[in-house]
Amino acid sequence: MTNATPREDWFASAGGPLRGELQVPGDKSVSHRAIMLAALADGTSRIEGFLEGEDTRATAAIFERMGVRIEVPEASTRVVHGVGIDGLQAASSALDCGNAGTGMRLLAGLLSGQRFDSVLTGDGSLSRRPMRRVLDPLARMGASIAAHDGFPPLKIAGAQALRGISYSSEIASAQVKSAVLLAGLYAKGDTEVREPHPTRDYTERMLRAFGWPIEFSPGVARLRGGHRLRATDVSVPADFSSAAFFLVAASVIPGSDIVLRGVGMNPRRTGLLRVLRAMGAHVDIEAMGEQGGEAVADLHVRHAPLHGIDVPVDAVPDMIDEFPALFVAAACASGATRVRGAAELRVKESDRIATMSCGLRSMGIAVEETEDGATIHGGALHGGHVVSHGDHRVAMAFAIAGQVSSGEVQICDTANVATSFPAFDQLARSAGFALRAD
Ligand SMILES: O=C(O)C1=C[C@@H](OP(=O)(O)O)[C@@H](O)[C@H](O)C1
Ligand SMILES: C=C(OP(=O)(O)O)C(=O)O
Repeated sequence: MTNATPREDWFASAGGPLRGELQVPGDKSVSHRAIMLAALADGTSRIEGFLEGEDTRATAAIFERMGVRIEVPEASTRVVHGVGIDGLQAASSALDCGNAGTGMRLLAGLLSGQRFDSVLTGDGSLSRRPMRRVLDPLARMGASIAAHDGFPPLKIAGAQALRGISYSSEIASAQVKSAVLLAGLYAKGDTEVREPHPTRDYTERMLRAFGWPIEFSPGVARLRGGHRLRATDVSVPADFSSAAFFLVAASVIPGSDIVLRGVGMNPRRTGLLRVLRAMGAHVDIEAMGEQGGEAVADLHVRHAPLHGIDVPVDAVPDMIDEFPALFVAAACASGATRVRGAAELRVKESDRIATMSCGLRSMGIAVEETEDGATIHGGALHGGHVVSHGDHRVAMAFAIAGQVSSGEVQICDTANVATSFPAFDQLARSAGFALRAD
């Protein structure tokens, strides 16, 4: 998988209005964790709504290489024959996480607790992402992981005696929290993680669903090593971060009226909804319910004129993956939108502040960058040539921008959209996007 994805360009032009009912694919964060915990459980777990993305398939393939049998009775379903908490076997060569920061960081914690050595690698983008944030707390737990200057590949030595720690993370990161908790399954004593701002709590909820005793509340989680996981079925909700592109598209394309079905509404994920509504968006939450222990809802979105706002800093962790889409909403809004406190965007699949600012400028939008955000001045978008830098969310964001631009936009390097949202372009076209691939 490493660096093997062919490059593909998209051409987006004025389309819409968007109409219809859309079902976006399963949640990426939940899918990664479901494979991991099901693999380590006693018994067989069925995962429905699994994301058929390259990131989550890479995680499944890694567990298969460590001796876990995973059946695929149909697309988006996995039947995982768990091997038990100590049942993984060493793989014969390096484990490739592809493009997935979540896969690599969570596995760094989980593999620190095994009896065998492992090596985690990734593609070009993942190889440039910082890993010290997980290496430091894991080292405090007694893990032994070698990395060059804190970057992948990660060489994890097995058979280390891990001990529980109480860790106060400086960054709000569910990946850091989860890496420490997963190492904590194998540690002697209690492991506690405190966060500066609460982040998505899927690891905690899913550990509980698989029968591992855990205490958690927003911003703090605590567990003890030495228990076992019990197989359970998992129903994965639709990914809010994938739905986000359609929330923005329907808001900015005149005449649009769409419903997004069964979207995961974990409050640590829905910051964009809060921000879009503050900008004037018309989104109704309908049919709020529950699926597999997670809140889900249908989101009914109609076009509405947007105005710029100062994005509240406390909303940033709750919309950390939604900034490429938000930048496009801001470009279409009247006035200025200010983003602050979002320096984390610089270490995602690309430097999302730079890639979005650069692309929007080439489409005629004034953007001032700061170290931890940007000010985007709404205006008229014209056609042009933008580069996604291999970042799935940047590519999808510019596909929306193309729908409201006066000329065609060429979006270079879009193949990585398959990491989180395979067939985005088909679904977008079915809703009314003018978007072709080449
Ligand atoms: O835990 C997770 O599943 C994720 C956490 C976030 O990363 P950080 O923990 O780096 O904020 C997010 O950006 C990523 O897409 C998925
Ligand atoms: C940052 C993302 O994912 P990851 O960290 O898993 O690569 C993302 O999907 O936007």
